[in-house]
Amino acid sequence: MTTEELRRLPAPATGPDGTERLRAEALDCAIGRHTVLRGVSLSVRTGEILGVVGPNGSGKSTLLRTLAGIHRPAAGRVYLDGTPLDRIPARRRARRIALVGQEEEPPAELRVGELVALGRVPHQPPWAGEDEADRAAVRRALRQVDLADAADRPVDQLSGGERRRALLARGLAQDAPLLMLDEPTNHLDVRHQLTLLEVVRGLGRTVVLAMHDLNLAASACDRLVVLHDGGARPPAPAASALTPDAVLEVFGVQAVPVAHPFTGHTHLLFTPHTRPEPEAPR
Ligand SMILES: Nc1ncnc2c1ncn2[C@@H]1O[C@H](COP(=O)(O)OP(=O)(O)OP(=O)(O)O)[C@@H](O)[C@H]1O
Repeated sequence: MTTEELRRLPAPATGPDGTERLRAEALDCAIGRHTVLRGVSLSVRTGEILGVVGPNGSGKSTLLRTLAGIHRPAAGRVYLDGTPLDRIPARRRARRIALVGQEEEPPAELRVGELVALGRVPHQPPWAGEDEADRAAVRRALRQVDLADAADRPVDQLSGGERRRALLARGLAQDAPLLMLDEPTNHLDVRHQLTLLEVVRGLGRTVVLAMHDLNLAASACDRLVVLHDGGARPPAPAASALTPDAVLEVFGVQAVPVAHPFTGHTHLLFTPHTRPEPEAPR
């Protein structure tokens, strides 16, 4: 990541305005009989970008799918703009929450433009085709992910990163006020990672991002939720969510915060955790 690219990461276009878009109360999330998370309570403010971080298998994808209404919580409830999520019909919910999953495989027979146009379906009356507003939303989303010239390309001929960007474009075209992206920067080269996060911050929407890269998460998100040990720590700004002690406890690695010489932002440098050598017998 060059210093120029780092410098281009802007502040959010719309800061948190204090109202609450999404709330989770005492959620238990289970897959089959396996309880992944217990007692998760959190609130996402309108216009906020909330990051979800945690080690592999800690439940990031499960939490996002539960917050988006794809998974039913085993206990507790999710509220969207004050309404219980399970009371919102699926089509209306899809106009208000867009989720782009981590491992989605788009149908191979589609062209890129057709894939992105799927994001418009919740906005169309049943059996009605797309109108000019839909086509404009698709073109805009393709431009946002740098695939403006790829609308006619078959999806199965895209590279992994291009396919990921096409799926993200479908989520952007859905034009929902709440956007949930699971590992959006996976497979993307560094320029597209930074551009995507810049686009997301410029949307002025409420966004929940699950991310592995702690430095990217810290630079893109207003607050972070750290998943650990079957629970979620309360959302907090990166500086307090990712202290060296917290990183060591949750991820098992040592983190050294350094100030970037040009941006002044704090970055974490990681090294494996080394235990002190036992003293040699005398
Ligand atoms: N279909 C499934 N059946 C059984 N267990 C599952 C299934 N999907 C996920 N799990 C388990 O649920 C737990 C949480 O998985 P999840 O995918 O939510 O974690 P994650 O934090 O997103 O992981 P990663 O960082 O690896 O993407 C893991 O222990 C995982 O093995």
